[in-house]
Amino acid sequence: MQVQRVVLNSRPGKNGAPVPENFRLEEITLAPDLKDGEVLVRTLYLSVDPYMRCRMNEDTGADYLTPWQISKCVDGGGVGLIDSSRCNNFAAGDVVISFNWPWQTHAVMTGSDLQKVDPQLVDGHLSYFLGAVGITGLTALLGIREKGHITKRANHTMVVSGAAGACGSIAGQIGRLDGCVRVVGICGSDEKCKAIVEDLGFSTAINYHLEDVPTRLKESCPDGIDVYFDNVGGAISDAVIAQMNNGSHIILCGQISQYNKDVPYPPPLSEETQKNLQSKNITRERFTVLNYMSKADAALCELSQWIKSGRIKVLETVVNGIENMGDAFCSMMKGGNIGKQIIKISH
Ligand SMILES: NC(=O)C1=CN([C@@H]2O[C@H](COP(=O)(O)OP(=O)(O)OC[C@H]3O[C@@H](n4cnc5c(N)ncnc54)[C@H](OP(=O)(O)O)[C@@H]3O)[C@@H](O)[C@H]2O)C=CC1
Ligand SMILES: CCCCCC(=O)/C=C/[C@H]1[C@H](O)CC(=O)[C@@H]1CCCCCCC(=O)O
Repeated sequence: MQVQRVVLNSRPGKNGAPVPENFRLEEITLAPDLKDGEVLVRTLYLSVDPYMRCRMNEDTGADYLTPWQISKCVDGGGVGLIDSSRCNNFAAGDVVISFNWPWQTHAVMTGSDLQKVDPQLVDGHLSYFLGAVGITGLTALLGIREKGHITKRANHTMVVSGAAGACGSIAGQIGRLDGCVRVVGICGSDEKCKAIVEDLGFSTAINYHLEDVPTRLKESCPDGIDVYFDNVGGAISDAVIAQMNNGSHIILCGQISQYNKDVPYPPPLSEETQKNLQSKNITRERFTVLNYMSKADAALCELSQWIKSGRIKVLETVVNGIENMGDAFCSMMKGGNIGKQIIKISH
């Protein structure tokens, strides 16, 4: 069987933006015979995510992330169908997901690397398993519940950076559902600002490329900021932290503005921001969703119900074709996506 796959062609270097040429498309022949415990899968959708920038380096800087190897098939989140099976846990037609799905149109995988999922959870929108009813939805929900300390009826104001992205767009909606009276989103274009306010119900949106973030935060958060869902770090986060209230909380989700730089994770803060954190007793604990997977099943049910009832809206940017994986990844890293960036591989 002839299949297409994407391999790592070159590394961008620790300092520098990734380019599509860092990836290469190949055609290979896949032996159709399976060993005991193996399955043949057909890839439906693949995910590109910011943490993958770290996997492009020889040393990822995180113990839970392995580096991709030059000329070897790249992998990440994926969803697909079992075509044929020699593993007792799976039968042809099952829908399965994995964190380590090869960027390949079909693949032979070991059953233990796969998890069977119920398409009813997503009303048949199988790509949601990579986003709103998958890791990014869990990150938003569990990040808020574990680190946000939102109190109903306390009139909390929440700010979300990277607000139109996969995690941010869900986090803002959960902040509202969990009782914040005001949810302000910061993102990178007028189109994104319009989407998060008009489609997702954020109170206000700030375009950080065109507007003065401190001034707009002052206007939009007259009672200060109680909860900050931080996806980006850098100057945007410095500006938010400067306006946070005493005893407020940061959900340290990610720091994408620093991922193309040779700095540790989380990147060091300026002296002024550190002083702000200390003097105002602001909590800022590292959050990694993988550490809370015992709570995943209940959280996925909650997300599924919210989406089915229309209380959470899901935004996606879908690109077609495995040949566009590299372009889609680089575009997402530069803000080309609204909602979750998905690549559709087959019907
Ligand atoms: N802690 C955890 O367990 C997890 C953490 N994460 C983190 O959450 C964050 C969001 O991930 P995800 O939702 O998948 O990705 P997104 O869908 O949000 O895509 C990335 C977005 O980042 C924004 N961005 C890129 N560069 C910059 C910059 N220099 N300054 C400000 N914004 C920038 C872009 O939007 P714009 O146009 O607005 O600039 C882009 O669309 C990442 O930091 C990621 O590492 C994700 C999953 C789990
Ligand atoms: C070092 C920078 C980390 C930035 C934070 C971040 O984006 C974390 C993302 C992980 C999150 O906890 C859930 C995930 O899906 C992300 C990691 C996925 C791990 C897959 C393991 C792949 C491998 O190395 O084999």
